[in-house]
Amino acid sequence: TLHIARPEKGKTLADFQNIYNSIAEKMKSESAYDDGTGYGPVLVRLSWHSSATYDKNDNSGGSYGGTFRFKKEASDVLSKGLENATKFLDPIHSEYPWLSHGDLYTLGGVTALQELGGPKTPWRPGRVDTGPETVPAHGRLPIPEGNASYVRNYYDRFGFNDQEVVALLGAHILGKTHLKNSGYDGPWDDDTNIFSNEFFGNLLERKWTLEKNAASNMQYNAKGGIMMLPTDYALVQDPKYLKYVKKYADDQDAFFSDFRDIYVKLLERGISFDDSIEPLVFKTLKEQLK
Ligand code: HEM
Ligand SMILES: CC(=O)Cn1cnc2ccccc21
Repeated sequence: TLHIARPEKGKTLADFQNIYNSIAEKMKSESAYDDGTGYGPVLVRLSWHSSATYDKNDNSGGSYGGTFRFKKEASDVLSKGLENATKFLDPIHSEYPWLSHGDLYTLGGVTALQELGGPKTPWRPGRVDTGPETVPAHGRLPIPEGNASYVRNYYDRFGFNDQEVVALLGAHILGKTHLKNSGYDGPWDDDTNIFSNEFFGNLLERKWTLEKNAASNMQYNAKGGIMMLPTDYALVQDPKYLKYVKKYADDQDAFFSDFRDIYVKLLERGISFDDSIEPLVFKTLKEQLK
């Protein structure tokens, strides 16, 4: 499968900054969502799930075709909860019907990441909607129960190495698990909508206890109401992953630049961009205040 980027005709940085601003303003006006967590985390998760079907073996899946818009893909039980993000973005798509769904879902994640204090993340337009026949079968999303070898093998399908996997999973500093979505529960602290390297400090510094939760799933809990999925905890169980957990716990700047790089790589996986397509770097709302 070949995915050639074709940027929307005649659109400039200003046009995409307008979309960024519409999404960011809507995030601000709907900040009460999910008990005050806001829409940022679930928008980041949608950008990940819309890219997570990629398979390097035939270059299928990934963000290019915007296939998450089809119920066949969005109905994957492992994507439960993401209907909140697609419903949030529907009016944005109506306001900018010329934007492809693949560009919408990935731009939504970049906007959310930057508005939550994350790194400035270059973004390139040009994903083109493909039809329902291109929706990959379910089974390409990761399960939370996996151990370190499961995680390593899963990301091998993207061609990501150990350093990239650890950086990418640092996104789990954002947002929450919800029993009604995934059958996992927590965290119960409040600052789950600020992007930082704390995920790694939590892993290393807290005392973790493996417990059965209210949905009879095993998860790691620590005092102070934070939790980890088995796939999160795998990062400190495996010595090769642990090396990078320590690096990122000690060095927030290194985490921010490595996360930015692998997040861009994820959102663009499988797409051929012409070198003439300049990556766009958006201003945050705060940076645009007079
Ligand atoms: C081993 C790979 C991964 C597994 C098994 C996994 C699993 C999960 C699960 C079970 C949830 C809770 C969903 C819910 O109950 O609402 C979740 C939430 C989340 N995930 Fe992941 N995830 C993985 C990788 C990633 C990656 C690569 C990113 C982004 C780069 C990401 C971003 C998020 C975010 C931001 C949330 C919070 C969403 C919210 O607050 O509604 N995850 N993940
Ligand atoms: C603060 C923290 O590490 C909570 N946390 C740990 N693993 C997570 C997975 C999805 C959402 C939140 C998650």
